Amino acid sequence: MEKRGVIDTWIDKHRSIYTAATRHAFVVSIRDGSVDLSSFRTWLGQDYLFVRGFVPFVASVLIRAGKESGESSDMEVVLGGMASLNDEIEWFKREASKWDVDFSTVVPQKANQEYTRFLEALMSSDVKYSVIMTAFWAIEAVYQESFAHCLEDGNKTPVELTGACHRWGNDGFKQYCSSVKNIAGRCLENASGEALAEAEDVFVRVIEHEVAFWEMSRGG
Ligand SMILES: Cc1ncc(CNC=O)c(N)n1
Repeated sequence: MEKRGVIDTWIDKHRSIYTAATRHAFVVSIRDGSVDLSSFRTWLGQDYLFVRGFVPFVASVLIRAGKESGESSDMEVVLGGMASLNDEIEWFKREASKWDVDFSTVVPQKANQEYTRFLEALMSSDVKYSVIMTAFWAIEAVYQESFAHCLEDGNKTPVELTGACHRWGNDGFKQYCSSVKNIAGRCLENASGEALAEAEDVFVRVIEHEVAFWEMSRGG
C-alpha cells in the first residue's frame, strides 16, 4: 500500500474540480462512443501545440531534478517522460494525417495560450522544486486518469481512438505518474508551510487549466 500523503489529501479536498478534469464530458464521450469527431480534431490540434510548449517545461523540470534533487533517480524519471514526449510528437503527426488536420494552420486558443503562459511562469528559478514537481505530476495525472477511464471495463471507445487512449492510459504511463507523484510527495514532506500553500495553489490551477483545455473541444 502507498502511504497517503499531502497530495491525496488535496485530491480529496478539491475532489469536485479534480473529477471535472478527469471525467470531463469530452473524455466521457470518447468512452461511450458518442464523441463528435470535429471535437476530437480540435483537441488533437490544440494538444499538439500544447505538447510543443510542454517540452521546454519538462526540460526545465529535468534541469532542476539534476541540480536540486538529493535523489539521483528523480532525473531518470523525468528523462523517461521526456523520451515519451519524443514519441508523442511523432504520434501526433501521424494522427494529423489520419484525421486530415493541418497543424501548420492550427491557431492556439485562449485556454491553450493561458495554460502555456502558466507553464512558462513555473519555469522561473523562483519557483520551488516541490512546487514545480507538484505541477508536473498534476499535468500528467489528469491525462493518465482521463484516458485510462476510456479503456476501463464497459467502454465503447471507437477503435480509431484507442491509440490516443493507450498513449496516456497504458500501465507504463500509470507507473510513471506514480513515480512523479512519489517524487512530489517526498519533496512536500520536507516543505515549509509557505511551499505547501504554493504547491496546493499550483495543483488547483493545473486542474483548472486542464478543465478549460478540455472545454476547447466543445467548440468543435
Ligand atoms: C493539456 C494536456 N495536459 C497533459 C498532457 C499530458 N502530458 C503530455 O503529453 C497533454 N498532452 N495535454
